[in-house]
Amino acid sequence: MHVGIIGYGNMGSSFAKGFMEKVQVVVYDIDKDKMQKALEDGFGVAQKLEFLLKDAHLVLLAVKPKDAKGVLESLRGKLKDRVLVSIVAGLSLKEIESIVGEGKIIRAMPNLNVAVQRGTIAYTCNSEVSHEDEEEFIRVFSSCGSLYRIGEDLIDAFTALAGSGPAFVFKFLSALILAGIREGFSYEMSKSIVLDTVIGSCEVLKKFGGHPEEWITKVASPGGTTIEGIKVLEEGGFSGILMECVHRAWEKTKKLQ
Ligand SMILES: NC(=O)C1=CN([C@@H]2O[C@H](COP(=O)(O)OP(=O)(O)OC[C@H]3O[C@@H](n4cnc5c(N)ncnc54)[C@H](OP(=O)(O)O)[C@@H]3O)[C@@H](O)[C@H]2O)C=CC1
Ligand SMILES: O=C(O)[C@@H]1CCC=N1
Repeated sequence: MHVGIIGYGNMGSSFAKGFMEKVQVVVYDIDKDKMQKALEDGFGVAQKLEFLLKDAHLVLLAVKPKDAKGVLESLRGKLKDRVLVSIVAGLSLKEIESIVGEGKIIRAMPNLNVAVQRGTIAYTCNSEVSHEDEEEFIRVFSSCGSLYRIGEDLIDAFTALAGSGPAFVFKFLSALILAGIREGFSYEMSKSIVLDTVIGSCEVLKKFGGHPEEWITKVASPGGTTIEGIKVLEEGGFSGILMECVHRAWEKTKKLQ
């Protein structure tokens, strides 16, 4: 039994590398260069979609929304006992079922951090997925990060918060690095300082818990430096901007083609 991956782009290739310790991976992509890349990365490749299905129990759909319906049409009636895991943003279980027909389908939403096996992955299952199928999905996908089973009503929100999240975090990191440069550090030194600061702050919050605002009061000395910076963030509407950023991303999940 192997895991079949349709689409060896950003996400398909990242998942493949996470899976390889647990299962055999076979890849199919319409782009011949991507197929060559998959071979060089040590994976099996299927020259046709039908070949990928042979011996696959889990099939990961990792193509862009605009290409997903065409692939699903090719899968119509062919899934049989296989579990199709779609990570296509904005594509509902109902839409997938309406194209492939009866079948076991898991709608998942990961983020780019699966590339370092630190992905944040939400999923929801249709009624055909058995307990054993879900166990198998958890066994394989947990090699790429942490899993959250959520209701489908929250998948689009998760897409905006965690799926798109790394890009928002990269934007924040980029701004903080520029701030370091402005104060006189080289780019490389500023980047290293910022990454250490951010990773350390995440670890504090993970280890000790509590609300981030409580931790702000431990950093901000009365009448000190930190609170001057916090005031500027408040004046600029930092929290509101981030909330609106995630909300607009959520709105867009309803309009993806
Ligand atoms: N990127 C991210 O951070 C995240 C993406 N997602 C979702 O994951 C999915 C994949 O995204 P991403 O990996 O970034 O996309 P990419 O464009 O990097 O990868 C998709 C790959 O699939 C190939 N492809 C297109 N059509 C077919 C087909 N009919 N059969 C086989 N392969 C095909 C593409 O080839 P070609 O380039 O020639 O078209 C490309 O190589 C999307 O639906 C997205 O919504 C979810 C969470 C995070
Ligand atoms: O930007 C996108 O549409 C996809 C979904 C989540 C991350 N990337």
